[in-house]
Amino acid sequence: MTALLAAQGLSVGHGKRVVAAGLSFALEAGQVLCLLGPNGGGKTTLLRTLLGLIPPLAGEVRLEAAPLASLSRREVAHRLAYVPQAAPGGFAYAAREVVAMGRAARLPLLAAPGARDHALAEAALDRLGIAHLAHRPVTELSGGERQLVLIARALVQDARCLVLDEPTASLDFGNQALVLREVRALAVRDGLAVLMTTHHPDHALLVADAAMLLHGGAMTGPMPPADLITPPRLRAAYGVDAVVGALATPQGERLVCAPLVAPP
Ligand SMILES: Nc1ncnc2c1ncn2[C@@H]1O[C@H](COP(=O)(O)OP(=O)(O)OP(=O)(O)O)[C@@H](O)[C@H]1O
Repeated sequence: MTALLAAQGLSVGHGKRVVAAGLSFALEAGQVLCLLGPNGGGKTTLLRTLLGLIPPLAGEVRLEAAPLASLSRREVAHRLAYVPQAAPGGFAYAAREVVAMGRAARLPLLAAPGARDHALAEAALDRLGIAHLAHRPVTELSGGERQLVLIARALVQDARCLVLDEPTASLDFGNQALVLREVRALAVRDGLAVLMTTHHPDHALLVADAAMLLHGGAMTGPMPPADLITPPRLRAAYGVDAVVGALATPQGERLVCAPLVAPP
């Protein structure tokens, strides 16, 4: 199967400064790939390189087999949709307007979204279970609701690959579970290729088919999350002792990861 998003021998960085080198992975339709790593490890730098916002310092990114460097911004947007973190603030547009803006790459230059685009926006809101928010200003939504609106905006872009930057950041426990369930569904039900960054090894264990760890200028993986997320690797990357163990759940046994905090 052709990878929808792939990197080969990629070096990423800023100016001449290499942040990480020798990065390779391939992401196929229907898969969730999680990118883990400590603060400053280079996750955002890698994402920005994959989106074509900063040039690779070496190696190559391919989108649906085409070299990223050969694609226009519009061609990139047809293949890959980006979901940023749902920061508060911004303009008080209605959720359906924000989602319809995701159609921009599919419209003629400078054209405003039309009736069909708004219908697609409402279908995407419905698909994510937030149709009731369509007319609410996004500035009045909770963090979790805003994150789902941004995912809906990416969906109407109609790209086969979705890249999410810490989609559970600043969400409460319930909203984290809600967003993770949708991320998994987008891969399994809709066949999208999903790359997401996260600070939670547990989230990779929960939803990812494969995970990779960016730390110290190099990447470990991709490999099955259960193979990647081990106490020695977590200690090396995050400087913390942790346990990883199986927990019986109503859906069967699953691995969970918990940090150990030394008693004071
Ligand atoms: N615009 C920039 N110019 C120069 N250096 C940068 C720039 N942005 C980030 N860096 C540096 O690149 C390195 C990697 O940063 P990056 O933001 O990619 O890490 P990250 O893994 O996303 O971190 P976090 O988890 O804190 O978001 C850091 O040393 C950072 O200081």
